[in-house]
Amino acid sequence: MTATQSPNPLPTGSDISLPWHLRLPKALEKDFRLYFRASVAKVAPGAFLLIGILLACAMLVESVVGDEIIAHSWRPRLFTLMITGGCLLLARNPRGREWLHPATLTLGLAIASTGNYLGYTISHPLSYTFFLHTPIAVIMICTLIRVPFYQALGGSLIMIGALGVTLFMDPSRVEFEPLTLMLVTLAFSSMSLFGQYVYERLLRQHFLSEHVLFQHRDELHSANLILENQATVDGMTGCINRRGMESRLNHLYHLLQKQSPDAPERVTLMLFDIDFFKQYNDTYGHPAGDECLKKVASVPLSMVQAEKDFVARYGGEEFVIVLTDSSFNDALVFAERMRNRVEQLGLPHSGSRISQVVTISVGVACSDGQADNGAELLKLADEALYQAKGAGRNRVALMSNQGLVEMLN
Ligand SMILES: Nc1nc2c(ncn2[C@@H]2O[C@H](COP(=O)(O)OP(=O)(O)OP(=O)(O)O)[C@@H](O)[C@H]2O)c(=O)[nH]1
Repeated sequence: MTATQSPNPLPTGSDISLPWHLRLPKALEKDFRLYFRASVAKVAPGAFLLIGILLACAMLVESVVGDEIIAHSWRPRLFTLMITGGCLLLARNPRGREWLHPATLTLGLAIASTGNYLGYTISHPLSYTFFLHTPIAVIMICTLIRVPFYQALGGSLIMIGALGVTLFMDPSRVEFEPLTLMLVTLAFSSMSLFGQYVYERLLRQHFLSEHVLFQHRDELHSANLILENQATVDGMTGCINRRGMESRLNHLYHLLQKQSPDAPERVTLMLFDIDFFKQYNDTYGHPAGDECLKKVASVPLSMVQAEKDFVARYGGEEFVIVLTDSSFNDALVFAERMRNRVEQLGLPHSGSRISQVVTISVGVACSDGQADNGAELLKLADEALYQAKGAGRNRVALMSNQGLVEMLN
């Protein structure tokens, strides 16, 4: 395999091809419907308002043209206006939006039926204009308030069918050539439906491209998390490694000095080291030494609770524990308990000059003291640890605020 070849190339937008019938895999189809609805919901309130105004204008014109017309038309018109109002309310309410498309189809059917009813019952030279409600309703559901293609197709076929039945049921009732009107309706409806098909196709392709883009972003994000984890975690003990510790400690100090709202009250740092670990390796071998390190590390790991607190492997057999927001006294209790628990593990250490089992020495320093940054805090804890070793090991030493080292026991 050459350097440029990737074993698992990321998909591109064109890898997911869109079939002629527009259907996507089930899970994607569900997401697309939400996406489609959200895109329609933006324009729907304005469109419904426009339809309401047009309906009111139609009533006005009908009342001017003749009393007989408005006498027939006001009831169905008012009914349609009420449906339009209902649609407007649905479009404005995020919860009602899932009913937006059925409601729009209902409105289209109401407009087309009103036209058929008025055209059939009113005898007037202009009555053919009522039958134009059907193509107008089809244009409305395909262009003004977009209904998904298959729903628009079904709704349009019902409307055109109803128009055909009304026109050809008793052709003598209409004062014009019904076939011409039917052909005009079919022509307008086909164009509208074709437009809707093309629009939905483009929208679906755009949705697919975005979907692929999000997929890439998620994959990159997960890969970054894994890499970040690998770069900052010590594989053997599961503690944070030195690099991770330095960046976390610096971050904590940065928050502390900026006095930002999520800054801890104080930071306490403990540095501990296994006593006579060289002799342990010499006595039991390096692999046993590794096992010993894992067991010792598991003690502070099981004790650290708070989210910002952590245990890090600072060096070979040196570990750091950082506690935030605990009082200095609480931190000392923690250190002493940890020292005690390591001793209680009872790991035999015949090479130790102070005990029969593995023990640790701990140095503790707190940000309340003289350290201005993480590195200085670590230096103070190291100084305390050095003194703990000098004082006989298996003990906790703390760096006081005055810069003096005190032994805990
Ligand atoms: N098994 C094992 N040993 C390690 C690892 N990293 C460092 N060491 C050993 O840890 C020992 C550290 O020894 P020293 O620094 O002399 O300290 P010590 O023997 O513990 O003596 P004091 O700290 O003074 O009590 C060395 O022998 C290293 O080889 C590791 O990952 N695994």
